[in-house]
Amino acid sequence: MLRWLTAGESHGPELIAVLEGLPAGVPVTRAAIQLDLQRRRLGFGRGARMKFEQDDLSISGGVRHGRSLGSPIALRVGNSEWAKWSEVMSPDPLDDELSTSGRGAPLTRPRPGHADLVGMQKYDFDEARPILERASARETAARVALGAVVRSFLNELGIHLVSHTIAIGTVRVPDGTELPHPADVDALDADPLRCFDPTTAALMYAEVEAAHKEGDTLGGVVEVLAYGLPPGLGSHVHWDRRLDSQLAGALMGIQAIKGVEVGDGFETTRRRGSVAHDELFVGPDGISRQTDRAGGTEGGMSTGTVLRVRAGMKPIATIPHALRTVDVATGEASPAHHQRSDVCAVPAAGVVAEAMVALVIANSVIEKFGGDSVGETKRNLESYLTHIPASLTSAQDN
Ligand SMILES: Cc1cc2nc3c(=O)[nH]c(=O)nc-3n(C[C@H](O)[C@H](O)[C@H](O)COP(=O)(O)O)c2cc1C
Ligand SMILES: C=C(O[C@@H]1CC(C(=O)O)=C[C@@H](OP(=O)(O)O)[C@H]1O)C(=O)O
Repeated sequence: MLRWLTAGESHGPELIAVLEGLPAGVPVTRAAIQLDLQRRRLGFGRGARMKFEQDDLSISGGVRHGRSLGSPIALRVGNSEWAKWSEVMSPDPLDDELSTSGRGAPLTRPRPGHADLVGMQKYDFDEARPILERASARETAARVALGAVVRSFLNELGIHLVSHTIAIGTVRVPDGTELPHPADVDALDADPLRCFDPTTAALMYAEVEAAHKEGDTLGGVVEVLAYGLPPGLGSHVHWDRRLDSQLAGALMGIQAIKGVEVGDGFETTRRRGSVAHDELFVGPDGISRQTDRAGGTEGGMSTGTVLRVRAGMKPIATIPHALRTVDVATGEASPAHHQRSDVCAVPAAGVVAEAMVALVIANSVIEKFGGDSVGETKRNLESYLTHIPASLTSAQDN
């Protein structure tokens, strides 16, 4: 089993991520992790903070000479802006005399749609700072760092992931548009909206610019594709072992994600059964499907076709055209606090979603194939594939 945790606040000194259970021998380099961290920072519509802040990555354990040791991997993503926040976010008790500027002005006007109000109620704080610091999606940098590590493990096994933006607000990539392959990652990353369809991308740019001008924000939908999965990851035997349930939980665990679809998802609910499923045919390479409506899972198990999952992100809650709220210090109606924010973080959410899907798949691979070294995992996977009876062998369409 893979276990992983993250710690750290948005304006704290650093984020910490620990990954336990990764086999030995996986290539792990700072350069590869840094590349994914950089991909997460990009994106048309992100706020000023993304431009000046840097992710200062170091590997504190579990890796030697560019390979995992099989011991827990510890990563540190330092925050280059820490010096500016060291008093506001100091872990040490503060001098009672310290001025408001040192502590930071209390944030008493909770933002509707963010964690502020309910977090203050639950954790007994009279202002939002102690809540928003951890609710902030800054934390996703730690998950993306972990995702880069497990993605390297999956690549060793021939499993490759790619993500793209399929909707921003009401602008959507038309159904039936060609899907990207892992080889298209560079082209996707070169587009700050990470959209694979240039015609739709142009409309998306206009949409983000319009929202920005009007002091508003946008959400959207991202899709993650995983190529090269063997059949049989996950299981039908218990709800929490289903691959699709784990994927949904992991994607819903990203800040602001409010919906997940596997394959054609909700569209499938509008179809009749006769055109909702993927029929089976026999060909020279074995049993194959000519459609992929299910998105690569049946019965909570990977089918061996391309895994296709979507995550829907709500619009950013910190809105320049501030929403109405209540100042909890005075009880008066008031506009919600706003200093700066992203207009749209959907492209970044795609990179985070890739990391979450990679973590779920890597966990399922380790559960099914085990292995203390990546070579052993690979041998176990190959043995499993060669022992599937010929009459049940399915043709890989990836
Ligand atoms: C990559 C990314 C960037 C985000 N940037 C912002 C932001 O700038 N301002 C904001 O209010 N929310 C932002 N969010 C969303 C909030 O973190 C999220 O709405 C908040 O934590 C409350 O959680 P919930 O939306 O799941 O209820 C971002 C989310 C992601 C994934
Ligand atoms: C820092 C990151 O995202 C932040 C996520 C976030 C939020 O509320 O989720 C709010 C913004 O921070 P601030 O309120 O300080 O401007 C984003 O910049 C990041 O992704 O690295």
